[in-house]
Amino acid sequence: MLERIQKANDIKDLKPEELPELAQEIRKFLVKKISKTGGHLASNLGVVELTMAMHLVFDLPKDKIIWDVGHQSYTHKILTGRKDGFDDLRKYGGMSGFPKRKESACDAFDTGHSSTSISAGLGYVCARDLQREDYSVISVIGDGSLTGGMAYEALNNASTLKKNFIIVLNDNHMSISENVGGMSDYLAKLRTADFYTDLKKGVTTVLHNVPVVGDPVIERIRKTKSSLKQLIVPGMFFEDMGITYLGPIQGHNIPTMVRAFKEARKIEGPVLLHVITKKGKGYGPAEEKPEKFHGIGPFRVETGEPENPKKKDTYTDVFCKVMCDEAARNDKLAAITAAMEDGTGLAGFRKKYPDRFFDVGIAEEHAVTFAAGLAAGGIKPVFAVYSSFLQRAYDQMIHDVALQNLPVMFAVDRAGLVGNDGETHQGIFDLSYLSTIPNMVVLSPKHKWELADMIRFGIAYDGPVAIRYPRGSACDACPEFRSPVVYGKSEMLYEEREIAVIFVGHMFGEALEVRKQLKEAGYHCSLVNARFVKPLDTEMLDHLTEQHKLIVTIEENVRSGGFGEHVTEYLMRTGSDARVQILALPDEYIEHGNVEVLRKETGLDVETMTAKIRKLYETL
Ligand SMILES: Cc1ncc(C[n+]2csc(CCOP(=O)(O)OP(=O)(O)O)c2C)c(N)n1
Ligand SMILES: CC(=O)[C@@H](O)[C@H](O)COP(=O)(O)O
Ligand SMILES: [Mg+2]
Repeated sequence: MLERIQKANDIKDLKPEELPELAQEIRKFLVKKISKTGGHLASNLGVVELTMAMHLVFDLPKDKIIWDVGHQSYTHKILTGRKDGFDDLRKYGGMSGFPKRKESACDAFDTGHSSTSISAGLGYVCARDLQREDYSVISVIGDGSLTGGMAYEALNNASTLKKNFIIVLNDNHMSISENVGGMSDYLAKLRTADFYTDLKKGVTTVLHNVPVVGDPVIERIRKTKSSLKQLIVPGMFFEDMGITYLGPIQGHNIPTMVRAFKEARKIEGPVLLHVITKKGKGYGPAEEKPEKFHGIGPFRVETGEPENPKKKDTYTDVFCKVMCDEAARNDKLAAITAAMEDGTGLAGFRKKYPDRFFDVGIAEEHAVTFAAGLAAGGIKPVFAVYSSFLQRAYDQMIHDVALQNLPVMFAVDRAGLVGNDGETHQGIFDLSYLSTIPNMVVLSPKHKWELADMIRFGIAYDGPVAIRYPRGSACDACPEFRSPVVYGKSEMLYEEREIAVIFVGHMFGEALEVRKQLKEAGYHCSLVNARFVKPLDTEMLDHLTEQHKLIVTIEENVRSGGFGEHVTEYLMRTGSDARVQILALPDEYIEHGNVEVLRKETGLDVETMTAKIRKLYETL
């Protein structure tokens, strides 16, 4: 059946009785392919029928489907002729795990971060109407993503604009882990209502049985915006905002879904389809543990066990352990996550200290201001967050935290290149955006012991402080380099002359190797661990410029606004003769792929960096 799907709309040539078999083949295909490449399995298994139904009703690429986060767009990729791309899913040069306009005309909008789909869809709708075009716009948002503030800003706007717009709420009662919050509770209540079609039938029968009510009246009620549901479930959140609510709809039943989409297309104004699905549907291990199969590396299909079990502690593990230890000593310490308790390691903290743990939903902006409030009230909050997701809370960091110099600690995980998630998830801007903020202290550890020391430093520090560390295994080399972390001070590891290499955080391994290769080639080279990106250790810089002609900075952050530029600016300002060479990522969005490959592609691998340093030094 899958072979008959070569391009968009091919699914329409299948007979209705063939569709369940296609759904089964898609599931089998997804499990097999993702077991090899890794990817977002559970969310994709949950939306197979939903996606098929949309592709049966709508006409792509004319109609626009916008996937919130986009991690669930794999079936959409299959149905739009990209099946072969799954062999290289998320690999460098291969197919992205998220929708990409540059990949297909059927991908209407690039996503990766949550809660943007209703805004983007509404923009499309207005563009369509302004240009008198004729197409449908469908934004597909999950119940987890509906915890994000932007979704409500967009719903608010949609209800005023009253334009034809379809919002699909894919409700599987899960974010990455269990979904949280009042909206989630509200949806749970709606879920327990009868399914829409049954309900409609039921009410129609009742009306038919009332002698004075005939078919025309039933038809009129059916067509009114208030809908039959309104008679049964009053005061609905969406209806009261002026958004027609259709649901709950059984999301694994293709004919039901097709009927619902056809009905939604006829309704005037914004309409929300509340679709109930099961995360991980059809693959036992993923149904049982959807959080484990949300984003997963290669695994064994028979058991669901990972192909490459973790051997070493990650930086995230170290963070979790130190937080738990410190919380035992300090009852003012609290931890916040924006729906990432597993990814940030805070699940362990939640188990031990549930009262001091806050999962605020996918709400990074709120999390930061909430942390500011906690701090103002005398608690020491630590917001553990991925580097790329913290981007959206820039104003809250300035306006609510740093301006008042409040002691909020940011544990910035997934800093630097994250790899296979690609452009939207690379944590390559944080040194730039954090170091522009007055009062903010910015640190980065070179190895696991230094991370532990920095976390203790951050907890004790009486002001805003951010510690950035990468995804994956923590460096456990050179435990002997462990001098105390002192505010604003870098760490001299090897002192020589001629060339001084200053590295930031996890570029330690590469910097050590660069120094080794330089020495083997006969150069003298000092090695300094920056530790603090803000404030700069200007005393160390003054000292280095006395003995070194070339100062090299190494960081896994974009060059613009990064550590190297701050060092350059300081040396220019102070009239130093030393030359600075900045080794950083280019000012570009960096695609998906293995981190080692990406470093090579961007010139942050040991060989390229060593060659560049030698070349420049020879010209001095
Ligand atoms: C701004 C932002 N914060 C966090 C994430 C990480 N994240 C990706 S998917 C997800 C859960 C989404 O839940 P839902 O929308 O219900 O989709 P499901 O996985 O259940 O299909 C989270 C928290 C993100 N992508 N963007
Ligand atoms: C889609 C999304 O935003 C998350 O699922 C993300 O892919 C998690 O990344 P990690 O695998 O680094 O936790
Ligand atoms: Mg969900």
